[in-house]
Amino acid sequence: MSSPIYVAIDTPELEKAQALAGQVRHHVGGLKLGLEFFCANGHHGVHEMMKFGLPIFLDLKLHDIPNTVAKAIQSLHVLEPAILTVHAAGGRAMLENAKAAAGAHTKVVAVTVLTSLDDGDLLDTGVGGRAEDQVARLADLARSAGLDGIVCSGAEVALVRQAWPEGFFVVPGVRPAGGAMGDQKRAVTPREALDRGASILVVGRPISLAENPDTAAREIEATL
Ligand SMILES: O=C(O)c1cc(=O)[nH]c(=O)n1[C@@H]1O[C@H](COP(=O)(O)O)[C@@H](O)[C@H]1O
Repeated sequence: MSSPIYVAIDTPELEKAQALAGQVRHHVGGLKLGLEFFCANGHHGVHEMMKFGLPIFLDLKLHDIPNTVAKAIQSLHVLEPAILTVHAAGGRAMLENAKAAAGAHTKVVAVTVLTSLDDGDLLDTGVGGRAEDQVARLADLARSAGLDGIVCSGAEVALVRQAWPEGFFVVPGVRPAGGAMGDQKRAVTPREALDRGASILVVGRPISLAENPDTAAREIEATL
């Protein structure tokens, strides 16, 4: 079985991205390319990363009016990403259009509450209550709009998995025990996230900033 770890390749430099993917390719299940990478390297960069033969998770977190998001997703068809992200806060029509616009082989998943936010940050955006309540609300919306799953933290994944057993749950912001949190605020360990129902884990800096990324990926894999 392939590893549930998708390594976040967060760099604008194609050569660095290729070097990291080359180092960890045997200990991860896929490559996650985000805004940093895509803004700098576009379709060409994605095509280059596809050469590693691993599934590509294109994390563009699209959030705009339904027509714009649908057209953007149609423009990504040729890349056939395995997974694509949109923001659940874009609303039902945007989510429905996103799913309808995606290719048959692309899972469209909705980001609920970013793992870098806590209850206080949410309140600053006008959302009262606990992060887990907002995640549950947006997970319901994503499911009823026909999406494949959501992105949430390991703190909420058990709750939402219970309500959506067949959903695809992406959990980023995981940290090995004692690992540096950086800007993440709702982190759990990779093992906890899987035990609680994550389908895949997104791991960035604990691998990419390690002295030896391959060893770091291998060590995380060994805890799963
Ligand atoms: O959609 C994501 O992947 C995502 C959603 C979220 O709520 N939090 C989050 O950290 N991410 C991404 O997951 C990765 C986490 O990176 P590290 O914190 O370095 O492990 C980054 O590429 C983020 O863009």
